[in-house]
Amino acid sequence: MAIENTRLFTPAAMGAVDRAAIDGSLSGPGLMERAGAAVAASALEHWPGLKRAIILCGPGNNGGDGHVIARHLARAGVPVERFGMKPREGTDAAWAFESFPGVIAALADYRPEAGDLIIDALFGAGLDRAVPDEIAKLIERAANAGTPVLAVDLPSGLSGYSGRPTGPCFRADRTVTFAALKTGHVLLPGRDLCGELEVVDIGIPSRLLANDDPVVLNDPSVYGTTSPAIDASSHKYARGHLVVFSGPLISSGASRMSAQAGLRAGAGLVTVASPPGAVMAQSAHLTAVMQRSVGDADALSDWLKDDRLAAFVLGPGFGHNELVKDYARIVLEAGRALVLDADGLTAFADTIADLSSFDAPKVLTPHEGEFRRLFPDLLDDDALSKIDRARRAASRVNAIVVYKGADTVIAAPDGRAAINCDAPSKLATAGSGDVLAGIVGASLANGRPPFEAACAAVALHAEAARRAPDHMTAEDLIAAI
Ligand SMILES: NC(=O)C1=CN([C@@H]2O[C@H](COP(=O)(O)OP(=O)(O)OC[C@H]3O[C@@H](n4cnc5c(N)ncnc54)[C@H](O)[C@@H]3O)[C@@H](O)[C@H]2O)[C@@H](O)CC1
Ligand SMILES: Nc1ncnc2c1ncn2[C@@H]1O[C@H](COP(=O)(O)OP(=O)(O)O)[C@@H](O)[C@H]1O
Ligand SMILES: [K+]
Repeated sequence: MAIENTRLFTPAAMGAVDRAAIDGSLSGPGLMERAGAAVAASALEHWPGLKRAIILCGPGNNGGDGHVIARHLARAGVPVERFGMKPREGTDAAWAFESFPGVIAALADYRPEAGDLIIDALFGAGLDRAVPDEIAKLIERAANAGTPVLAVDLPSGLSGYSGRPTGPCFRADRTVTFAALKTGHVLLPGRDLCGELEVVDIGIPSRLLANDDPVVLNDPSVYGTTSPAIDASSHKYARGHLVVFSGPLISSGASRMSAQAGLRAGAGLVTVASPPGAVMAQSAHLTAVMQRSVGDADALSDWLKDDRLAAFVLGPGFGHNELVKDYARIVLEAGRALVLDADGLTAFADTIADLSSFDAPKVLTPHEGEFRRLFPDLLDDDALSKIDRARRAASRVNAIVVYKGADTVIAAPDGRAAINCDAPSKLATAGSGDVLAGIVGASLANGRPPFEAACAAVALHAEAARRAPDHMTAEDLIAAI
């Protein structure tokens, strides 16, 4: 998706923008006219052989767009049929209908035919509950017939806020939305249900799109570059010393992957801190990555007198171990940056908020299962989107939260949030999370602020995965960084 404005809007925020535009110099029908014209143009461009445009019109402004689309397509010579309902009197949608009056058949009467294109203008930003039964049945008939769907603003049935369906929902081949993306377009499963996304300019001035809810797509406007700048005066310590804690012998491979990923991602030097029982095994595997035997809290405290140790990764393969809490506390008390992942998160299940008192940079990288263990109440709250879950978690722990998945959300305690949408699904392989933890660690060791560090790391992880072979393992992913 090529989108210039990387800010994301909730439907409520977009509604406020629409109202501000209309209170200013723009008229509601003017916006609707441009929205409808753009959707009609998209239908003609992407379905040049369409035999019949089936325009499903709802009662609100989304339906209003549908009436404008009907007029434009009919004028272009496309057979058009409208199903749905008439708009309420006196609304912008009523203006749209009056601009092209005609028959609106009942939704129950629509029978899919070959060559149909469904243009779904039933509900957009105003959807607030499950669609009624007659629409649910129509969605099913269209899906069974394989009729292509072009959605206006959002596929009907999809929450533009959470990206979750409120019940039965159209699966669109293409969605044309207006002015900016809504959060529901990029969060899963919304992103899949929208198909190809197209954002069109309907004349809303960009100054009105200055959203005070700071949610953006994860891109260089957030983090700058994915690789740290290196100049002639750089030396390895200037690029930062990263430490990754190893677990016991049996699970020591995970820390190695984090460490190797950290070195590739641009930490100046990386040391694996191993319990004595794992030192031999690690030595057999490590080359550029260094090693140190660290068996207890005293050994760690002693080592931390070296103020060049910049960032720590704790958790991958670490095991369910009481040392996690001690190590985390000691690192944070010493003011060093900490990435908590995997077993490092699980150890804190009920006590994660205790970390909020430390000011040192902290990045938590939970996947869905770990998020549930740490923040079950946030996951059970159906009213919250993944973005708001991540933001609340970040504010509770006073940490950056990287809530992983194909729609990874990076959130900061101050409310900033970024969504990464371009990670390929081949990342669903054992160890790819360990690799991410190492990249985040490197990014922190480089001295970036923690939110930017996490955003850069998530982007680099995705970029490496796109470059790696199709059937990659986590080792291939490291090689592709
Ligand atoms: N000026 C504007 O505000 C613009 C709005 N536009 C269009 O307007 C849409 C938003 O319009 P509206 O706010 O009127 O909202 P919608 O047209 O999405 O739906 C609103 C109506 O549907 C009802 N409704 C919601 N969920 C329902 C359900 N599950 N079952 C039955 N009824 C349900 C609501 O009570 C309300 O009456 C956007 O998605 C976009 O397509 C565009 O025309 C561009 C400009
Ligand atoms: N289907 C997918 N599409 C894109 N990214 C994915 C997908 N599945 C997993 N990922 C990413 O891969 C990484 C997996 O991390 P994690 O679940 O901790 O795996 P592991 O524990 O095996 O290392 C995360 O960064 C996650 O965002
Ligand atoms: K729609």
